[in-house]
Amino acid sequence: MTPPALLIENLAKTYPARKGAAPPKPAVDGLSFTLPQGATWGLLGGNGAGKTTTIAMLLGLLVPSGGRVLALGHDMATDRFAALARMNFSSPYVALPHRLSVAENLRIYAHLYDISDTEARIAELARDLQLGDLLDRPAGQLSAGQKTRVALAKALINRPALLLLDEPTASLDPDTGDWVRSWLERYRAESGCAILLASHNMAEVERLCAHVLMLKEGKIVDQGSPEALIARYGREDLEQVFLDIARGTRAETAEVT
Ligand SMILES: Nc1ncnc2c1ncn2[C@@H]1O[C@H](COP(=O)(O)OP(=O)(O)OP(=O)(O)O)[C@@H](O)[C@H]1O
Repeated sequence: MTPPALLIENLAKTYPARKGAAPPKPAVDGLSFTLPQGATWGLLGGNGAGKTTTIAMLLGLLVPSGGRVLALGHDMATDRFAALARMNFSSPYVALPHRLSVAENLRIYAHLYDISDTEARIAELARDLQLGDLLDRPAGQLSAGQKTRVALAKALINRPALLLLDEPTASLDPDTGDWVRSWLERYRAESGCAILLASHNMAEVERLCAHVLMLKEGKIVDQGSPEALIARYGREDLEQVFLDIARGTRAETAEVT
């Protein structure tokens, strides 16, 4: 039987206390969920809710304080490299080496992932993500929007079965953002890749995600399809649901399904 893309059990992270400060609250506090193969799910929450910390643990970049992550059937604590070969991620917080050209950056990542047809893969991504004119430019000289497209190319270099996207359309103009969203929809349909998407753009989440996890203070406080959440909160869109949950104004009427 094919394992789920992600099986998360009771995942927790408490960062070390600063010297002399009170013990911090957990940044992630007992998350459990299962992301099916091929599905796109949203990970939502206000600033500081624990999204980036969660993604860093799912990638094995941060050691959890507790719980378990199985990515594509591999335990990230013991069998991380088998999973990482078939995963990838994109985050605006991770900068590519500035002086290297876009093509050089992509070659390095292709090498790290042991891609055999490097030049063909780069050409394919350059065509799909309209990077042709950027390949010879130093990565540090690109605009924020161009960097986002390059970061997506880097995230897809190994044709991942599981893609973790942290704010994939941050700093894109509405037209380019829309283009990236359409592209992600098409890519997911064609590749069968599972996607976990952390985003503050509720329209984007409504459009791309079949299921949404609402995070507050490191815990899942509600979840469901965007349509089900909107109906349950008696709202018109996910943005209003997000505000209800963030402000605690309607949480008492919501039942976690
Ligand atoms: N390296 C760190 N050391 C100590 N505390 C941290 C560290 N990184 C994050 N935190 C704290 O952990 C909590 C969760 O932060 P995290 O960055 O995961 O939230 P987020 O949901 O991604 O927020 P945002 O939407 O603002 O990016 C916050 O209280 C934050 O201050």
